[in-house]
Amino acid sequence: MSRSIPPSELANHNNIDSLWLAIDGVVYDLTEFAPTHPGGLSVLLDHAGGDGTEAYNAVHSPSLLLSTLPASKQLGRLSSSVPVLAASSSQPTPKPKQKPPLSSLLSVNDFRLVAHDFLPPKTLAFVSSAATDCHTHRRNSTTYSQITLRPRVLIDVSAPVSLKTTILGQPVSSPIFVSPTSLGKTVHPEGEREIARACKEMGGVAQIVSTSASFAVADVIQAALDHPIPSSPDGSQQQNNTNDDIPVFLQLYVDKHAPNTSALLHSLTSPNGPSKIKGVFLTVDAPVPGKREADERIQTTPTSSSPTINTTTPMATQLTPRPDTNGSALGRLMASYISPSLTWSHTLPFLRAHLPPGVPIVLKGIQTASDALCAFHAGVSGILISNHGGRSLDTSPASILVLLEIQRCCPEVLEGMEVFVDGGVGRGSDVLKALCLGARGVGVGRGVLWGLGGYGGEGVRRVLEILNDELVTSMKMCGVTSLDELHPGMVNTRAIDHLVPDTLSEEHPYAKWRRSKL
Ligand code: HEM
Ligand SMILES: Cc1cc2nc3c(=O)[nH]c(=O)nc-3n(C[C@H](O)[C@H](O)[C@H](O)COP(=O)(O)O)c2cc1C
Repeated sequence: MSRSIPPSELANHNNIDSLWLAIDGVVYDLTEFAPTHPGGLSVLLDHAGGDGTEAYNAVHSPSLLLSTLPASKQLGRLSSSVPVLAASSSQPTPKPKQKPPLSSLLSVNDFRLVAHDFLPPKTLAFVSSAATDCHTHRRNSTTYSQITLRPRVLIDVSAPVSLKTTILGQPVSSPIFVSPTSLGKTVHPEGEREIARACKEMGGVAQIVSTSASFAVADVIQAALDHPIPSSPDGSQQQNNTNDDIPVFLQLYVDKHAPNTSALLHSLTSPNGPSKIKGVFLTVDAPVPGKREADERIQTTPTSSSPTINTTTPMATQLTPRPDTNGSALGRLMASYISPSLTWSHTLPFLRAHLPPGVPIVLKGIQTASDALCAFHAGVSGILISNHGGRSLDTSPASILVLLEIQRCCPEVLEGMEVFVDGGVGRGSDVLKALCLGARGVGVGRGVLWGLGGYGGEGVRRVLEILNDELVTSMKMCGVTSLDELHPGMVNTRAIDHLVPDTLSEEHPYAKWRRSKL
């Protein structure tokens, strides 16, 4: 790596046949890697032969390069920084990109790639970022791919499949639901309201609205109520037009100033209130904000490529995020109102005291079987196994592993309360695997935002349709036509079984060291 490479030499390697990129002063040969880059070939070609430091750091941690590329691909150090003009004049002027027609997008990943090309850099960093080295974020999805399905054949699967089910007693059109994501306006001017309209068009998909949403949850419910009811293919009208039929839930961050939370809960559950929520998902995996470096690195100040970001949050304390010495992460700067003092003994009684009887409480962010059992004993209606999409504590377990841990260590909780899971779901087959393993419903976070960012409500609807269609196709390939037929025997988890803890004990299996005994 001692070679010194002048920018003029780097500039010659600006195409698919020879693709070099300088990142943080080091020149890398990405020719072999580029066609398989999960973020797409085109972003690498955009920077080929030049300095990709800013673009790379906006989405990746420094360690990703070292863990992905062999050392032999580090060609040397740049002898001097790439002159901006020289670098751009050495490459053909990039053609303005055209958004592909919606009908050409066939997978959630297709939507992700379009969003990466069209969302402003700050929004993209906010949505796509995850904590530190993003291991949990990656493993959330790769762990699904390690679980294999066990298809059965020669079974008549001609019957239509209905995905209708219930979530916390609320009828929904699919077990796939929309996980809560904050600051929807950063992605689309109508943010969470546009998601609500799409969920209604999908026949009543459950939507969990964040306390840090850009719109008050009452406005989100109202948007669904006001949205015209689509006709079913058979010509009959879908119902879904009273508040009772809109499956909107509140994701709750408890405010450091408790009366703010009391007032919020009261307004959304009072019998005479105009818009009532169907339950509360209390987020428990973010007592402090995760360290999301891609989001920290990009300034919140507007630039030509990143217009003003709308960070108004009507349900949370009004905050204007200002960069500090740690950076500019929207997620962190917006989270300063969230209480870090939640406990089993105080927070759940506090919630119960502020909710009418019968409003279900779910704990979002359970990451061990032990906590699943505590939740069960605490009498909540359910848990959402989640690690915040890998945005909170990096190297916490992939969500689907925690579902297996619960199956192994305390299966009784699956009988006694509803268990949901989110994180890394990109295919209907992922949903199928989670359902087979006992999940009542499966949440999607970023996938919905990719649809919203690229194509508004239509994009959200398409993302949900694609996942539903893939779920139905995978079910039929496995020989089943009803959600009731799913069971764990339909999946093979051997490749990851060794990662699943087999005891509720808090002790390490053999390391018994204690500092206090020294
Ligand atoms: C100009 C530089 C680069 C840009 C703009 C870029 C952009 C992206 C984007 C947008 C994604 C999708 C992330 C998501 O959906 O959450 C991605 C994924 C990925 N990229 Fe890059 N990338 C760059 C360079 C590289 C390099 C040099 C490597 C490694 C040698 C790399 C490795 C990966 C990997 C492993 C993933 C999938 C896992 C992950 O999201 O962390 N990328 N990239
Ligand atoms: C941009 C963004 C904002 C989020 N905001 C919240 C939030 O306000 N409250 C919360 O409980 N979870 C939040 N999450 C986590 C999601 O609810 C969900 O757990 C996660 O996105 C699921 O992983 P996936 O994105 O891989 O589908 C957020 C996630 C993203 C990507």
